[in-house]
Amino acid sequence: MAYEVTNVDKGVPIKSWTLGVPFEDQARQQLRNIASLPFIHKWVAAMPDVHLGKGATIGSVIPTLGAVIPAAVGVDIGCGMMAVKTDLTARDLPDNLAPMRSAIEAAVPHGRSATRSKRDKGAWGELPDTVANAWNRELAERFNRLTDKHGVLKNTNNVNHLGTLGTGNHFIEVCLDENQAVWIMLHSGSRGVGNRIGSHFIELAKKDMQRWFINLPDKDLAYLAEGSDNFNDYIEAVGWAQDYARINRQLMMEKTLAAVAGVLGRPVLGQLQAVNCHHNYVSREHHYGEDVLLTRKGAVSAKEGELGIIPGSMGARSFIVRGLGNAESFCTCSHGAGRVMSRTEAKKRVSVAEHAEATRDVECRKDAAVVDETPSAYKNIESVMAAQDDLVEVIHTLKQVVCVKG
Ligand SMILES: Nc1nc2c(ncn2[C@@H]2O[C@H](COP(=O)(O)O)[C@@H](O)[C@H]2O)c(=O)[nH]1
Ligand SMILES: [Mn+2]
Ligand SMILES: [Mn+2]
Repeated sequence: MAYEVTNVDKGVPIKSWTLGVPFEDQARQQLRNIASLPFIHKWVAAMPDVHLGKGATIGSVIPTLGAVIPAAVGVDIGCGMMAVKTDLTARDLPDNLAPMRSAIEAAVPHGRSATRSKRDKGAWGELPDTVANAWNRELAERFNRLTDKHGVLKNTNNVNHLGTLGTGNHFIEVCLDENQAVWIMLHSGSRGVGNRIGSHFIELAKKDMQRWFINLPDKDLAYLAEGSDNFNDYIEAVGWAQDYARINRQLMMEKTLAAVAGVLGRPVLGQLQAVNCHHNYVSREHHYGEDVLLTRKGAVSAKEGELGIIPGSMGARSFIVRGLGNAESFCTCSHGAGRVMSRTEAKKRVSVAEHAEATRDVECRKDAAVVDETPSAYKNIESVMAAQDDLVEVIHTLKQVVCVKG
């Protein structure tokens, strides 16, 4: 048995794939809070990258019946990863990768829009046909329906933000796999509009709890009950934001491939193998005899044969994995290494020189502003992978040579 079972006395059990990896007491308590809710189906699963989150634990899988917890899905709805294998190999890359990093940074708006208002215009209006068609036909109409009922969602930056990376932990990388093939991998979500949707429904859920005099172990576990208007609207909104996030990643991938092609002066084919997976989301799935709402908060679907992406850190290896369909994890794996240190702690404990040393073989930022993202702020990805070898098998191992941080 590759997992530990705890919380057998109260609520549902917690099954944790955390053998050999750090697992903080605060995260364990947060999981117990979730497990005490009356609408959890079977158990809560914790992945090896588990760590404290807001309301619900990052790296957790929460199957619910008749309710959904908006804060468990989080505010970066649909955050996830996309990776494509290109037709390039290491030999096609120049020795000096600085111009490639600059070209990607110029092609994909990143960082805070407030300080980069001129650049952070998004890619709206110049969408590739496939993406533009998906938006025109579906997303606009669905979004208008949402704003008709929830006016607060109207003035979001969704137009400007489509095709932009975001801040901090979001990144774009050029990587080499075990055969020296070049991959492009990126991490981003639903940007400002997803944040507005998430925050709005978290507040509505809290109001519902007050109205119904429901006491919770943590107010961020406020839920929406199936059948209510808010529940129906949330399901519609969260699905919309998940689709937006997926298209956002596709768009940035196309921009990045074009930027790399521009630097190399040759076309780059990025369709050899492609994976685009959410790691903060909710979906309707069937597990242990019930149709549940399955919330993966910092976790990736790993149904049998399904491909996923598990990134390490800006100085460590990342993995393209194939799901083994382990039912006890609700067919899930980790979404990364997971933080082992808060951002504040990382900034206190790690110097810029240490960060530069930890990323010496990567063309990336080495300044004080990215030290909170330094490799030692994350768990050891090799131990995290070992702890979930019954959930996924590794099909490609990637190591970045360029990393653009948000
Ligand atoms: N390959 C890289 N992996 C990274 C980088 N920064 C963070 N990470 C990993 O991604 C997950 C994403 O977690 P999230 O909760 O922020 O969505 C994180 O756990 C790390 O393992 C990077 O620059 N490159
Ligand atoms: Mn995100
Ligand atoms: Mn993420």
